Amino acid sequence: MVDFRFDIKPLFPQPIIKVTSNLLPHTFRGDRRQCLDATSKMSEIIDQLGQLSAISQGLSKPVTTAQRLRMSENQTIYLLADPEAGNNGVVTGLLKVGTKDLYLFDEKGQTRKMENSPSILDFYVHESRQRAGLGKRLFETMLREEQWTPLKCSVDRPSEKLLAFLGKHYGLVRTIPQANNFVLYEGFFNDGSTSNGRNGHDSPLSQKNGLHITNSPNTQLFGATYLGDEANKRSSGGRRDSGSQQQSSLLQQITQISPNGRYGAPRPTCSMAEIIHAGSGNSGKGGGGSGAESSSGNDIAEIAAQLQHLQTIDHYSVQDLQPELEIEPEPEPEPEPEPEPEEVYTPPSPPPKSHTPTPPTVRSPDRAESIIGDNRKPPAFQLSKQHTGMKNRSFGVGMAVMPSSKMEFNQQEREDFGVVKINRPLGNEITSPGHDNTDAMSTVSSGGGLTDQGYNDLKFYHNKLW
Ligand SMILES: CC(=O)SCCNC(=O)CCNC(=O)[C@H](O)C(C)(C)COP(=O)(O)OP(=O)(O)OC[C@H]1O[C@@H](n2cnc3c(N)ncnc32)[C@H](O)[C@@H]1OP(=O)(O)O
Repeated sequence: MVDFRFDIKPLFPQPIIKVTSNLLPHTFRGDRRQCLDATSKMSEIIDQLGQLSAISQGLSKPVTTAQRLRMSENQTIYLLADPEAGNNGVVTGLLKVGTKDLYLFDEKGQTRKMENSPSILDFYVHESRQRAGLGKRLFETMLREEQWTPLKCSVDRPSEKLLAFLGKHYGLVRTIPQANNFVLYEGFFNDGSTSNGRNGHDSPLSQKNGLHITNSPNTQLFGATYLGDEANKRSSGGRRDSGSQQQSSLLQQITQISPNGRYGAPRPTCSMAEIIHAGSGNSGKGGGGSGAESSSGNDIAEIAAQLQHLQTIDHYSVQDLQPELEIEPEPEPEPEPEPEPEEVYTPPSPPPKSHTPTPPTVRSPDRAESIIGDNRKPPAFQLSKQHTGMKNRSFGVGMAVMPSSKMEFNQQEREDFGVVKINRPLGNEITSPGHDNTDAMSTVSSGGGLTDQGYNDLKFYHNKLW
């Protein structure tokens, strides 16, 4: 049981309270001073429960923190307490939910964009109180308050315990295979287009945004791939039978790789990850087997961060293709004192002459955020064709994908040009610095491009890379 140095009773006039980004219990009434005091206490409670939840799930860092909740627009935490226990009362459970914009596969393998889709993000009941019905009590309160039904909830990387919980209490057993970390159940897409709680809205992407299921390695790893109009025309030109065969075999493949459960199945080796990790001695195993959760999570976060970096590099190399921007090599700079490594963003080095790709140094997701956060400003220098000796070459991505050969793309518009996108579907512009890439594939507004479990969902839109 989780007790605190302060009396929790004023914060819990009832056993279950609801907290949103103001970090105050929904029942709270008080003046400014009381408000500050309550906020600070609630932060402590949320952080501690979030920490215990992470430990209980074997996660390397908490999914739930007060800071994350404060930054979110559409997340709610339900807290369960026993105010009469001990001297100050004890908090026994936490359930964090939120809405997300998700790209999901339906039962037929069609990609659908689900907007404001209800999601279960974190769930914890203290070990001493588990299997006593408290989880169900908390969950039921949440369903009632949010006006959700369990079938219409996606679950972010559920643990075995949560899968058992949902099976037992709500009969949820048969999942629809997904290529991301979310688990949903058969029936999720039933009842038309606005079936997901209050705000849910889905749209079949095959007709809307040029997103299609393909059988490319991209799809198997990261979901649907943008094919462009030409490909759309081609694919709509018949051959239904082979198309559906292809889809069913794709579904089988997705089933094999879908990480069902918080400790997920091992993933197939990703060539990008392999290359990125080549230099660090990590063979790029997707990981994800039991017990490897945290490290695989870190790997993915790290890959994502490095890809963000590559994207930055790539962006500049596009500018680089414009002849008027070609510049003379900079003169040898004066020697300067060593900059603080954590503070200064070092522009990417030109690709090495040897064909061994050197991944950019991004040490942590935080580091990646800082790179994203600066809105991809150009580095202090740019490389021109003269430097690279290559035409239309996106060296960041090119070096990673095909280090030994010259790479050319048909550039139609800059947005598409060899850009590795993370969590941002084609055409979704960054509307604000905080918004960035977080709303497209599988994330809510919690900043930084990571899912609530601290994982990045990667999506590669430039199909020609593979
Ligand atoms: C998206 C996410 O948050 S994933 C992470 C989910 N959280 C965790 O795994 C943290 C550790 N587990 C817990 O905190 C709790 O077990 C919860 C939140 C999953 C469920 O809370 P509880 O209070 O135990 O649930 P409640 O008592 O209402 O229901 C019990 C049922 O949950 C499932 N369950 C609970 N504990 C376990 C367990 N140790 N092993 C297997 N199933 C379990 C079972 O179906 C169980 O029914 P049973 O006892 O008849 O087998």
